[in-house]
Amino acid sequence: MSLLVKICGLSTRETLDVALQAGADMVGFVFFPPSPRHLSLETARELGRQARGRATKVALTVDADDATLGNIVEVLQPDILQLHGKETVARLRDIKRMFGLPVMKALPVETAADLAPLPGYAAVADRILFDARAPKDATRPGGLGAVFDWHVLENLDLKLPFLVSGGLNADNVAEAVRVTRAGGVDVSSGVERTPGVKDPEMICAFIRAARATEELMVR
Ligand SMILES: O=C(O)c1ccccc1N[C@@H]1O[C@H](COP(=O)(O)O)[C@@H](O)[C@H]1O
Repeated sequence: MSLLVKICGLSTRETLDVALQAGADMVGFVFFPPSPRHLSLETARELGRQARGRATKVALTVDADDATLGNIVEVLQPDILQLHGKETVARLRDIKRMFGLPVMKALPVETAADLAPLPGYAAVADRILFDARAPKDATRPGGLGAVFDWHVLENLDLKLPFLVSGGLNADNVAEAVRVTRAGGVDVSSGVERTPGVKDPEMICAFIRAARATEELMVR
């Protein structure tokens, strides 16, 4: 079975090209000013054109208002919106209706209790992304390189496609997929030299390692 591989937080033409050439299925662009990966609308327009038709373009936002989302949609022309804040189920429904795009809701996970809101989100979202819950004093809700206990997802029975993220890298992605049986993986920090600076070798190594797990995925 094939595994969806998403490389997130791309911000330069060069590293976007590496991800596309190496076969990333999804490329993520971050629109959240406190993040070291935050993109200006001008850069987003340029990278959006470069990725068009080559991979699924993902716009990552955190509790963005309608106007901000509208600007992002206009310049990037994303294929899917990744909602990584505290957006409610009703807000997801509104965003889908307003922009006519699929949405991927990120859910912060630390313990099994964090899965309680899942049924509500699963009724509206097109995909779910399970990410490590950020510490209370963190400046952003993701992209911190933090891992969660994948065993929380071990017996998950979710009809919706889901991805796993949080501290993934070329060395641990196989184990994350084995434990969670996720249909996709998402990485940002694990393919960076320093926060916000993607490393071409690490991107290629991650995609290779993720692809190598596909043989293990018998569902
Ligand atoms: O990447 C960011 O800066 C970011 C900012 C705000 C919300 C989410 C963000 N990144 C996403 O977080 C997960 C995990 O990232 P990491 O691999 O642990 O660094 C991933 O989905 C990123 O897309």
